[in-house]
Amino acid sequence: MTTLLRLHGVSKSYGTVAANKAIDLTVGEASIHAVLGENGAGKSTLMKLIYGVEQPDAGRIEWQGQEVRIDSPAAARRLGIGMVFQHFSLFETLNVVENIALVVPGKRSDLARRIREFGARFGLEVDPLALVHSLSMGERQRVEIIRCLMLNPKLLILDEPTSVLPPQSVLRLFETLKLLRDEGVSILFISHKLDEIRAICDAATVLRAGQVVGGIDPRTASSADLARMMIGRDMIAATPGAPHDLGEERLVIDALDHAPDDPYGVTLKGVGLNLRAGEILGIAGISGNGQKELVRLISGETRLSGTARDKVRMMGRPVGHLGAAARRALGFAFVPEERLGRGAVSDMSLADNTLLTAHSRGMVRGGLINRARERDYTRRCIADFDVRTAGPDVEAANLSGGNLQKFIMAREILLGPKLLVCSQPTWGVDIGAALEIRRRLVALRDAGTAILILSDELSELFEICDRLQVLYHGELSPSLETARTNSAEIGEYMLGRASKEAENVA
Ligand SMILES: Nc1ncnc2c1ncn2[C@@H]1O[C@H](COP(=O)(O)OP(=O)(O)OP(=O)(O)O)[C@@H](O)[C@H]1O
Repeated sequence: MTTLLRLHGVSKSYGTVAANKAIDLTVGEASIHAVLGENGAGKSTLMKLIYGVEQPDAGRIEWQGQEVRIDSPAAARRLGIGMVFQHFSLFETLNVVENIALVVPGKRSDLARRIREFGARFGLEVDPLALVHSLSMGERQRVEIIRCLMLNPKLLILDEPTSVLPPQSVLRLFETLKLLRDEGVSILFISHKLDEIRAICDAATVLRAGQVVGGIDPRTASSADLARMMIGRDMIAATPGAPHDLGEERLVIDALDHAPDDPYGVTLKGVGLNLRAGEILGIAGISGNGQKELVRLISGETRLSGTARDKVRMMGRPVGHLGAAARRALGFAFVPEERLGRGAVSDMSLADNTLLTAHSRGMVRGGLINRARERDYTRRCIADFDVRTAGPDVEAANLSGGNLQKFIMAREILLGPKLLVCSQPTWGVDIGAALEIRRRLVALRDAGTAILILSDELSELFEICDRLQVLYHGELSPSLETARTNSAEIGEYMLGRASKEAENVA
């Protein structure tokens, strides 16, 4: 194997946190190399050092046998290193081709044509003229990947590339990655999904608490081997939920038609659902089929006027016209898909982020913030959900992706809401923490909360939901009991075939 990239004793600290400690890593040419580890193990930091976003405090980097200093992403790109980030780096107010033109030279019309070609060739279809803010997370990721590929990289770094992709696109992406490898491109692949690593990677390096704990051949290792190496002990199995009684209606959407203001948005057609206390309803579907529009109507970000206000009811009251705060006052809690920006404010401390949604827990009296309560609640979130961070004063942006997600889930779950709506509850979370989050959701349901989950991961929905509905082209399928359906049937709805068959029969 010819070596493409070699790291010797690379270290990086943030203040007192040693994110990477004396890392040695060798990536061969034409290899798909996994880097795995728990949330906060130091994977993203390591990738930022290789891509020149951050500089190492110590150690050396060799690229094709030469020692190099990669002092900026531009320098990395000149060497032939491309990276797709976990938190996307696109400008929301620009369209796809304008974003790509920022790093890829060429005339707009040529770029637009090449974007379409790449999309068709690699299963990464996206409209070059669409504004980024109107795109789903999955579509944004496609743009990021296309942008990297258009620079013909020798090494492509993908930080959790599959977490926002529907199952079909994951398979296509894997085909793309294998094709790239066969053409001589190496890939550094971060994922928490051990099956994926076993399916496409030919080498793996495991990090624990900032250090390399070893290499393992993912083609021959089992998922349990990988997990054991990652967390240093065996995984505990999930406990199935107990049978439970249903209570009152907590969220009702009644044959709602809604055309969003955004010209690239998805129009919702006759959407109906009914969620009661003590059950978990899952919304399956490929991203970009109206999930964003549906969630905004539920969260209060989009409001309805006139008689349409009665079409969304929470805790028995029409809420279509109410804003987010008024809905929260009724016992509604919400975990959005976008962690930074919507779920948390990146340059605010965790304690202040707690205040954003948990202020009603005695944290504000007579207009004054009770800092002791705010910190208490924040500490409880950190301890209860094993958020790996120094404490309540740390800025949200300084948490690793998975740890920020755990924090936001903790903040909302500890509110003890009557109704909880979560988008992608375990996105970016390591397998141990994902299991714990699912267990907490089931326990919350058993305690009487009504829970709505939108997830791209069918296996997750099957594991914890009592019922499923599928969103396709802005329409919601009938409710299907999880115990009486299967992934093939849900897959047919996801591709819009099931409803067509039903129409044909009718
Ligand atoms: N800019 C920063 N300032 C302070 N601490 C940071 C910063 N970036 C990362 N850290 C800390 O460094 C450690 C490693 O974080 P990193 O993001 O590399 O982990 P990760 O393995 O990628 O985790 P995840 O799987 O959750 O994405 C964590 O303890 C994190 O809190």
